[in-house]
Amino acid sequence: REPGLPPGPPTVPLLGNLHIFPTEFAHYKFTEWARQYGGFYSLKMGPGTAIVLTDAAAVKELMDRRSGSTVDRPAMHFVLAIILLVLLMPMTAENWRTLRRTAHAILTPQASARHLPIQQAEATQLLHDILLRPQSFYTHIRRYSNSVILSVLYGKRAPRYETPETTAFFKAQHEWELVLEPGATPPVDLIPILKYVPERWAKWKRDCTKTRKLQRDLYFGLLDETKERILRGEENGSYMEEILTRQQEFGMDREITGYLGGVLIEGGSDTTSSYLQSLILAMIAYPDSQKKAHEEIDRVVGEHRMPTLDDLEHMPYIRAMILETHRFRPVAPLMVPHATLAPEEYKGYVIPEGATIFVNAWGIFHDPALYDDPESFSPGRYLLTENGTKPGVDGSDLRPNFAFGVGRRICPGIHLAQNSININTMNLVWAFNFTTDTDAGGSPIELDTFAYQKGILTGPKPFRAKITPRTAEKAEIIEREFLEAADTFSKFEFGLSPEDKEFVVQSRAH
Ligand code: HEM
Repeated sequence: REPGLPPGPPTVPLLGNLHIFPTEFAHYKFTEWARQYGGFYSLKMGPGTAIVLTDAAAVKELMDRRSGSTVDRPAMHFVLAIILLVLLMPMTAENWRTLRRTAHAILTPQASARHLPIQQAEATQLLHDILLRPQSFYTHIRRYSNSVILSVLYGKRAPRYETPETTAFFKAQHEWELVLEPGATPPVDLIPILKYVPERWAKWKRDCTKTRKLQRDLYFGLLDETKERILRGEENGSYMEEILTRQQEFGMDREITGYLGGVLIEGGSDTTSSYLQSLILAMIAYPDSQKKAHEEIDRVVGEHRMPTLDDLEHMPYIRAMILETHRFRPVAPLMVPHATLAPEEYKGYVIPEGATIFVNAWGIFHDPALYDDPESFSPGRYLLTENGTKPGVDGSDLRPNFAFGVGRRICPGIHLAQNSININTMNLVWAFNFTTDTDAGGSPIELDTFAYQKGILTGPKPFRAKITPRTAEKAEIIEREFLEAADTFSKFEFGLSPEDKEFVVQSRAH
């Protein structure tokens, strides 16, 4: 460890801390080290340096205030050269600014509000799907979030989990995760000559090419379909229509337009669904919280209608539950790694240019110095203070949207995501009772609230739950609202497969 760097775990020659660098669930180890070395420590990754921030004040100063210099992403050769994705794209890639500018221009709160009708209709289908096949709630949620993002971006929905575009997306995403898995690709950034190994001798290159093809077929296929619809005069207000018609103004060529769509599907699909799965997991594991949420929604919304977004301002407990779900099980526990464009000084230490910065959201959200009993799901903490911190502790370096990232890299889909989260949290609480399922012998199946997927974005592993409608009248309202949403759906039902068409007809037949 060079002099001037913040402290950290002892290093060994050449490797630094690489030999102890966690290969999965890194946020747990990073948090353990934070309790030992403080909220601002360093790791040596061979010759490179990583800084781990587990201190809200340091995050505010370095990531928000000095965002101009901490906005970059770490170099990942194969990601850049073989699979181009903005989520991991360094600032130095010129295209990033164009993508970011366009994403912001089309994802404003006002623009996101225009997509509420389809979000609401899809949320009604989610309730309907759960009503009919409660045991498949996990995949219903995945279908929901994928269909919303496809509708919003390309104006084409996915009525079923098996809809070809949804299947293709999850397949591409699975391959992508395999490619990103530590050890799946050699350290090309440390040993650059590896990038010249011909593809026929390098399985990792063939895997990358395969993934890239799956992604491109999907993203460019959807883009071309949107173009054709515009030509036929069948627009329905999707984001890609707007980009295609303002392509020159945004400075977007075909390549970058295709990738913007891809990146937004990637960013928007499994994040919203992971949040909703964590919410259900937490409500089952903490029935008292579920009961309080039920009581509140019964008081405000009652029995005879479904909730609307306007109801949320009258439901402080449900708002608190939403914040607590982000805190309890953040979708991105280490956010997405940043990197520095210039050296920075902080608290007398140096952060070198090109250092990777991990914002340890998990460690901050689970810090016992900030939160009472941080391992418990306890929405009530957000009724006591704005950021849920213990009364008497200064939590002003945090902010309610902290789970969505920092500085100039803050999640561009935040408004779209918050609308989805708000609508669905209210709907699910209003409609259903969530309890542990029972096994064949009738004994309750224990839930493990730590059984999460590996990866930089994480969500619960599939789990079993018993989900029942709270009253017969609510079940009837869901049926009715689902049928009434048919007009909204039909505007997004272009070029459906025969199976999807059949499903649509059948599901609206009664
Ligand atoms: C529960 C919902 C979501 C959460 C918690 C979430 C969280 C995050 C976080 C933590 C980051 C990294 C920020 C950083 O590096 O500082 C991020 C980036 C990103 N998110 Fe989201 N997100 C959500 C939903 C969405 C949606 C719906 C979309 C698309 C419409 C989206 C698109 C993106 C994109 C494109 C980036 C990369 C931005 C960049 O690198 O400049 N996200 N998100």
